[in-house]
Amino acid sequence: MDIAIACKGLVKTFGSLRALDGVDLEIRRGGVTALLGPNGAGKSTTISLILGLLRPTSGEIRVLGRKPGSIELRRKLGAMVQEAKAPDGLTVRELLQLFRSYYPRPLPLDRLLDLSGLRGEAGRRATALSGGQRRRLQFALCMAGDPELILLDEPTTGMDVEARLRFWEEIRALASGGRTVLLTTHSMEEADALAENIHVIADGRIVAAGTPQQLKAIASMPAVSFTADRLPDEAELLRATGAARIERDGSRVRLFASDTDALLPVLFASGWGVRDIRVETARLEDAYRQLTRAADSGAAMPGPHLPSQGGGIPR
Ligand SMILES: Nc1ncnc2c1ncn2[C@@H]1O[C@H](COP(=O)(O)OP(=O)(O)OP(=O)(O)O)[C@@H](O)[C@H]1O
Repeated sequence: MDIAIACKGLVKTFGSLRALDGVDLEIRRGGVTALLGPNGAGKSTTISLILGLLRPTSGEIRVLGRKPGSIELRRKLGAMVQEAKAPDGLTVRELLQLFRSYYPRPLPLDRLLDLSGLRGEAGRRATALSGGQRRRLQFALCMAGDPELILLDEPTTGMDVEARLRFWEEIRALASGGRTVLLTTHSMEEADALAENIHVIADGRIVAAGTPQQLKAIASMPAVSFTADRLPDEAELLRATGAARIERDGSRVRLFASDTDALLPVLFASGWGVRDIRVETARLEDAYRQLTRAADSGAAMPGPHLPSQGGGIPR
């Protein structure tokens, strides 16, 4: 079985709030995948659903071929969630031993201390650790059962630069050893540094997916924006102009294309009443904002605007 996590049409509502609004996600076994998105995008909710801590309002999830939440599945998963609290009174070593005892084939204590860089803190009470050290302890606890699938919800929050770089190295090593890692982050830099595949989530929807190179390429694509008296539907607009992607910003339409010069004559000859044409060069650092803003403004991004792991990602 090639797929580690498959989510289909995942919806999660909290009262009137639609935290997830039809998330489709397919994550292959092995390697690192990032779920990248701004605050409130739905990253933690997705992780909680995958872990079986929450139930979806609708939609389907399969994790390593099973429904979330079973004991057999939990034994194969390691998770670092946000706002985890250490129990009072136990030292780092005791807590790690306790967690190791839950699993049939735990990693050795020394390995966990090395993985987390907490060897010097082994005798300290977990509650006395700094914020960054606590995060590293959570990582060690997440690894206690030698998990096949590792879920990390904003794992480097609170870590200093050195701890973060070291953590990234550990994640890369774990992934190259065959484990599957899904991590959430709002840092483009982190996703870029770690992940072979990135799914960008905004407003409860996956708005783009691809390798870091593909995301950068599409986000750094120049665009032509304009207003128009009348326009065909977006699929036809893409077909007629050969553009890669469409964004709408109020009445302004933005067409992304690697060759904007070729777009201009098409627009002039279109008969759509195109006015106020601007050629825009996107900057690389706008990538993430550009992708997530499209979701905020409700702009449709029809068709396979980015290839996913195995081809187009339909939405
Ligand atoms: N238990 C809950 N009850 C009500 N609303 C919730 C609950 N959990 C999450 N939400 C809301 O769902 C939306 C998505 O939240 P979520 O925590 O998944 O976002 P996130 O992408 O992880 O954000 P952050 O980067 O800030 O952690 C937010 O609007 C949040 O306020």
